Amino acid sequence: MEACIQLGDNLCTGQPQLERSPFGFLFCPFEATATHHNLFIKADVYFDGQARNYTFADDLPKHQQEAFYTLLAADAVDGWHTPARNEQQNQNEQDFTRAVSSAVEAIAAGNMEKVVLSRCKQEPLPENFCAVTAFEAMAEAYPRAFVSLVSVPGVGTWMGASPEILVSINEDQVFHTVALAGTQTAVANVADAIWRQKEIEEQAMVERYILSCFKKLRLRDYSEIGPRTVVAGNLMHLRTDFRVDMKEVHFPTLGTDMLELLHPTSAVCGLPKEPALQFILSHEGYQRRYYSGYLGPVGQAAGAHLYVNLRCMELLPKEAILYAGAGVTSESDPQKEWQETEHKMQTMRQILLNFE
Ligand SMILES: C=C(O[C@H]1C=CC=C(C(=O)O)[C@@H]1O)C(=O)O
Repeated sequence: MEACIQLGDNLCTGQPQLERSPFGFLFCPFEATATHHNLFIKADVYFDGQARNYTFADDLPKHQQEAFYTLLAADAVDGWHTPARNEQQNQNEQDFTRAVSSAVEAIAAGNMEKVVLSRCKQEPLPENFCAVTAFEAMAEAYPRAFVSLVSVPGVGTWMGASPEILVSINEDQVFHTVALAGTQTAVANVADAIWRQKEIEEQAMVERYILSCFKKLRLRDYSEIGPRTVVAGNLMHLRTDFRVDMKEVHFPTLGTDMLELLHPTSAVCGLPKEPALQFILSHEGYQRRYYSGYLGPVGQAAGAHLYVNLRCMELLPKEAILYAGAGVTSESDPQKEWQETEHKMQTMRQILLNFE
């Protein structure tokens, strides 16, 4: 477990520049707007859970270091941050399946190839719910996921277990992204997984999108492995891994450039991006906020590791808002897509159930 704590209060940032970033944690929405900003939590204090020690940023004034220790000693935690206003509306089954049917029609009419439609659902927060215990339970239950808990004043508190890397650059300057799509409930043996043409095609669209981004950057030297079946909690997906040795191709800004081109990927938005985005904004009937945005640590010697904010929930004082979406193509059955969002919400629901 690792934690980044910013002691000052200015978190808004523009389009991330990964190469020049100080050490901290990015938390960015699906669509940056006047109300939902890209946020950067600067690591004024970094907590390494394994070594159990705190490190202060070099530029942190001495009096703030002392103030932090005083706060720690006083155990003066005010609770988790909640959004200024909660206006989220649950989508019922009929609204969602209707939106999926309209999407299938729009695809048949040739307006787009794929769109990812999502919804949210508010559920009561168990009375004895504890975010830190939930975080530990998620880390244990989803060892392959990027498990996160983010709390920002005026924005709220989000937690999740994401299966999807958006952009990762490791300490050896190797860039990594994935094309993740296609969903079915997990079987005991991954090798036995059988995929329908619909899922194969849906994932291939995400692959093609990543390849088109490489092409835009005139990048030809990459490795591509997959698609392979991967397990994410109670579900399985198809995933293709793309890697680029940034030193070999002399492309130090590849991470930043790909981040700008990729987000939102066709795994959370659609293809082509612009009509899919417009369809989402006019048909989903709620604000995605930070769901299907991205998050992760940047500016470390270990690189930058950004994940898509999926299988997540937002915490309110008495409720949790669960978020999930499903990729709609010409072959989609609205009822099955609804079921798929139910299954995806189960990842977080399971964590809430631990407290009942
Ligand atoms: C949009 C979500 O998942 C994406 C990632 C994997 C598989 C997906 C799918 O099969 O539709 C989605 O594209 C979500 O979890 O809310």
